Amino acid sequence: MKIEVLGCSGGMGSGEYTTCIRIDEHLLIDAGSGLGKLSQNDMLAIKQVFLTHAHLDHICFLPLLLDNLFELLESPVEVLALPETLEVLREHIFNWQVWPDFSVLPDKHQPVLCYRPLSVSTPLQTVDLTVIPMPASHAVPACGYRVVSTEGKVFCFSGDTSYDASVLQTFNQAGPINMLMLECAFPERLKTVADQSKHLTPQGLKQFLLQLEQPPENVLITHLKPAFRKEICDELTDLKLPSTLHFLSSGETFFL
Ligand SMILES: Nc1ncnc2c1ncn2[C@@H]1O[C@@H]2COP(=O)(O)O[C@H]2[C@H]1O
Repeated sequence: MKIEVLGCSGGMGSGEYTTCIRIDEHLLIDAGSGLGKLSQNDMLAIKQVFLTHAHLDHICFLPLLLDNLFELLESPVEVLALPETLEVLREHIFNWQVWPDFSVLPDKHQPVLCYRPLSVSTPLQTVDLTVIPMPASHAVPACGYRVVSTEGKVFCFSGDTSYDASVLQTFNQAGPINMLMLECAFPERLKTVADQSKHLTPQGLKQFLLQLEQPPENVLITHLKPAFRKEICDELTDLKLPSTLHFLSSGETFFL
């Protein structure tokens, strides 16, 4: 399984792109501004876009992707997410006012966009991967994803989440993880805003990791807010956690 981090930032700025992870050639998790780095041919190969939630930094390039592919595709791009997330897209994005309703274009019988609702913990089989939505605890309905390759390698992405015992319980029930991508958006001194916006601080991340029954050797830290990147990295390093932490940058690729 090839995991390409097109974007992983919690904000914007030079070299900063918001969440978009490409897995192999056909699948995306989230459609943040990192998606804009793909070539037209790469975009044409995308078959499924799994969304963690409807916040702008995770969906902002989906409308533009569909416009790029409009009239070129033989089969629709599937957009897979929790029903609440799909409802936000229908009502607030693809509503003819913010953007055309690509679920009926260019033709309602052969549209460029096809919505597919997901349920937490219910696996979805793609051609060569199993994708299982994992619970998340965020300011809006949200999920993370567990992606399993045909060889049984497991990539877990927390999505945007705060610490939550039931989220942790599901992670523990799901079994071992080869690669975990976990968010940490704010430093400790901004815990109030982290709690309000339901993100992890270093202490929350520590709590999460230490309670994982089978913590992975390597943890990739994502969704750092650009203004606080150094502060968060320093705080996490000082915690001396048992897993090796890697502070993700947009553009990195991993193989499992
Ligand atoms: N009370 C709040 N609730 C939610 N988001 C907030 C709040 N205050 C500030 N924010 C910011 O709004 C951002 C929306 O996207 P994020 O969840 O990445 O991070 C959030 C915070 O940086």
